[in-house]
Amino acid sequence: MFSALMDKVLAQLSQELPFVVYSKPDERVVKAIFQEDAKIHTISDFTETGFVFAPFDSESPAILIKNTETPEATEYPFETEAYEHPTVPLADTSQKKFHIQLVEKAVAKIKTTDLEKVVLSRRLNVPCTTHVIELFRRILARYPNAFRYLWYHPKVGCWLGATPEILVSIENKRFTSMSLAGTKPYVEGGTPSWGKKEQEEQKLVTDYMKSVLKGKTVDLQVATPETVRAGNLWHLQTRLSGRTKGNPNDLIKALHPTPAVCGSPMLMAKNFILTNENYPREFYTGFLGELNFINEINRTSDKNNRENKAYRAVKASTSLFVNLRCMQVLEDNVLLYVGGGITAASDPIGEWEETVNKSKTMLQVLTKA
Ligand SMILES: C=C(O[C@H]1C=CC=C(C(=O)O)[C@@H]1O)C(=O)O
Repeated sequence: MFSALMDKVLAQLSQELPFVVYSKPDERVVKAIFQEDAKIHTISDFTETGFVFAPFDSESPAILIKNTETPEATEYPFETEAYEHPTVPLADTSQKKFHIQLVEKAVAKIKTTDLEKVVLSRRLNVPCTTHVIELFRRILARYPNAFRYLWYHPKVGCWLGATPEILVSIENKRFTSMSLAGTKPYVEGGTPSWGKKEQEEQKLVTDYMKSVLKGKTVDLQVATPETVRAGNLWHLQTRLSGRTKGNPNDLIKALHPTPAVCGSPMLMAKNFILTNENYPREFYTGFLGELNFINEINRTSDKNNRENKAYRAVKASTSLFVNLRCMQVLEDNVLLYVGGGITAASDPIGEWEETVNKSKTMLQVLTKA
């Protein structure tokens, strides 16, 4: 039962032991992994098994919550909750000047150097004393088509979020991935008309992903871009799929960070971010999810199996999401993270407004229904 699972989460929190609870897009199943000690397990090469929580900067360690057994799973009982769009806290304006100047600096750099795109972000500090379990319950009920999670490690912190972006999902050799870039506010009953800026930004991410996946995959299929909804936003999205040539870790290392969260050329954009954003991203725009899970499927034989014996199939699966629309929970406040892709065609005030709109996804979770 969901409430019994949440009691275990509460016990784990009070004993200061690591755990993760999560639900995949459009699923009503909540899974949980509880670690028995407070050790930090780090990833060395993504061949490990467990739930990975990786930072934006791949020079810093990714953390693993090891699952010795199959994760505990239960259905959650909530109906989808409607919600109000919150007003953005006034203190936000203090960041406006800095963010606009940061975007202007990036646009100037893009126009005069080889830099094509850079994703720039900011962090909002908002007072909050709502319990994390209630915040997680709201996330589950309000963003049913996102990947929703609550992650805790006593030595690292407490994060939760509802992300619309798949980094990569791999089952045996088959994979799917996603290029997500281009944002407009969601309007009930309407459809967005995408301008040149969003289309170019989207194409740049897709082209980059195609180029890094090419040598590592076979049968690479790239769908046509489509409009998808994520809470109070529309995004432009392209699905990529195919089969891996090597191990899943090759794809993970090749894909992160995509220009949806970093930029292009990657190292130049990353350098711009690390030297010009005025705060550390930590796990925002990193990635998280199930790494090399082994699912055993027991099947009874059908009439084609003459010996009429049951057989077992073993499926290895990895299911990773980009850590967007997330927050870090502190004692009496939360830190919300929001960003957007900057190109030569970016309007600095428009880019500021995009981060304001994106902040509503998590601000809404701080508001009662
Ligand atoms: C970096 C973020 O969004 C990325 C993902 C989708 C659309 C984006 C955009 O339109 O700029 C960003 O690339 C964020 O939400 O904090």
